[in-house]
Amino acid sequence: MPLSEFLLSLKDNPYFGAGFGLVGVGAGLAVLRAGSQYGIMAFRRFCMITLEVPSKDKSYQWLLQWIAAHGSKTQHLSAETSFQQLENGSVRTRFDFVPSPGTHFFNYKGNLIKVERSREKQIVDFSTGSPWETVTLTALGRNRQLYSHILDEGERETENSSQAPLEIQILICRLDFETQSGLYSIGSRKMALQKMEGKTIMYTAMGSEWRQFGYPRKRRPIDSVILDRGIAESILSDVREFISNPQWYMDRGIPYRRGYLLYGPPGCGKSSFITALAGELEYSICVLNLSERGLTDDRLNHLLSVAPQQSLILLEDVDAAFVSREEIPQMKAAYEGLSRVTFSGLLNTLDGVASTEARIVFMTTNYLERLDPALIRPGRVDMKVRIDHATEYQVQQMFQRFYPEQPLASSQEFAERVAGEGKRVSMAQVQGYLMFYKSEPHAALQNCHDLWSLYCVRYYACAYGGDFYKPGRGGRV
Ligand SMILES: Nc1ncnc2c1ncn2[C@@H]1O[C@H](COP(=O)(O)OP(=O)(O)OP(=O)(O)O)[C@@H](O)[C@H]1O
Repeated sequence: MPLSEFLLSLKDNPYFGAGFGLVGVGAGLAVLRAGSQYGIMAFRRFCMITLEVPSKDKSYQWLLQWIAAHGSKTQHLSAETSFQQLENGSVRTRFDFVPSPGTHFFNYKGNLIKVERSREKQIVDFSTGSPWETVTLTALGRNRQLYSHILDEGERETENSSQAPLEIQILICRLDFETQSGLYSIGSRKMALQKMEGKTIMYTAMGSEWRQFGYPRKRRPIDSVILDRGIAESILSDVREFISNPQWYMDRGIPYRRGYLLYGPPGCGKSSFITALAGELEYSICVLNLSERGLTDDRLNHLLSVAPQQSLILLEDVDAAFVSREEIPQMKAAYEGLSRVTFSGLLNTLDGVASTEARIVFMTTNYLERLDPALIRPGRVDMKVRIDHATEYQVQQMFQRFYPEQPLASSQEFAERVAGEGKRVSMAQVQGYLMFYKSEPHAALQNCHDLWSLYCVRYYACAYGGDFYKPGRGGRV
């Protein structure tokens, strides 16, 4: 049968007609479904505006608080109790009411806003130990300003409520000062900056990340650390020059990092100077103890690569973790047994530290001679500075700082007398001694031979923050 006849016969076949009809209806429905899906997608894309705030963001907490306070339809609340330790050490208890996980609606200036607070069961925020959460706000329209207003308003209210002398505050922003890591949110940025103004943040390593250590400390003025003439200035200008010149490194293909080693006897101001330097540069400090158990090469490498922006990395007492292979090989082996960071791991990490961001590593040691030359070769350590026992100049400057009302001649006389004793003295010792005679400059002047005697040791220890022994090395004082 020719093909045309076959097709004509199908026309009269009732089974074929019904099947064809069904296929047609199915195809039509599929087209409609795809069309409606596309329509919903297009509606979402062009007629709705969504803001997603993850729990890691600074604005997360106060956004929830704000919704709880303003969303009158939100009946389902979760309580969050937190303890806030103030800088003076006192503790405040706080109860925060926030919308519970689920969907909530509220009206903001005539706009109906849908709030979805979702909680991930599998993912945990390592910095807080709480489940990972997200709040998503959805509103009709294309007005982005809506969310800016909400965040701004929340911020303002948070500021006001934190000024109110209430023990229980409904609207609190829980800032954890991670702004250095770049997690700024629109509203909380200003607050975070205000809180940190004039402060230096210290980080320590916790697992594979950096955690803020204590509250941000008041910046130590750089001139409060009295080093010998020109030393502070030369380090400061070197660091400044480095920070201000990334292009120079890029043009020459040189890794944009710089290493400094401050070495010298204990109590002469190495750590204090680095802290003050960070304050001067408005940097934070990431302190890492290489002798820490459980610190592996991989962790070290990771930590240095994820250090917060604008921070100095401080590896204190590097001698305690590694000693020269040539000098005391058996000691190195002993230390390697304790710490899981290997010497070559540290070298590789230092070499690998490179980023578009200035990476500044400070190392300190009391024993330069114990360090392996490979560790302190240029490229790993670009500037080595000895911070030595106090010179006459430093002693005089410190006397002046303690007793600014005294004539210059007194401080000169004090410095001459101390030098006349012919014994080495650290600035911590001088500080401890002058603290002993806090309000008696004349006694301080007369009794300077006591600077080395035992009863001043107590004050020397005070100058150290009370520790006669520091981790990572044997006893002293
Ligand atoms: N040059 C200095 N100027 C002012 N204060 C100083 C100076 N050196 C030390 N101090 C004071 O002495 C104390 C100890 O100083 P710091 O910890 O900086 O010494 P260090 O050289 O780092 O010692 P270590 O090698 O034991 O770590 C601090 O309280 C500090 O204020």
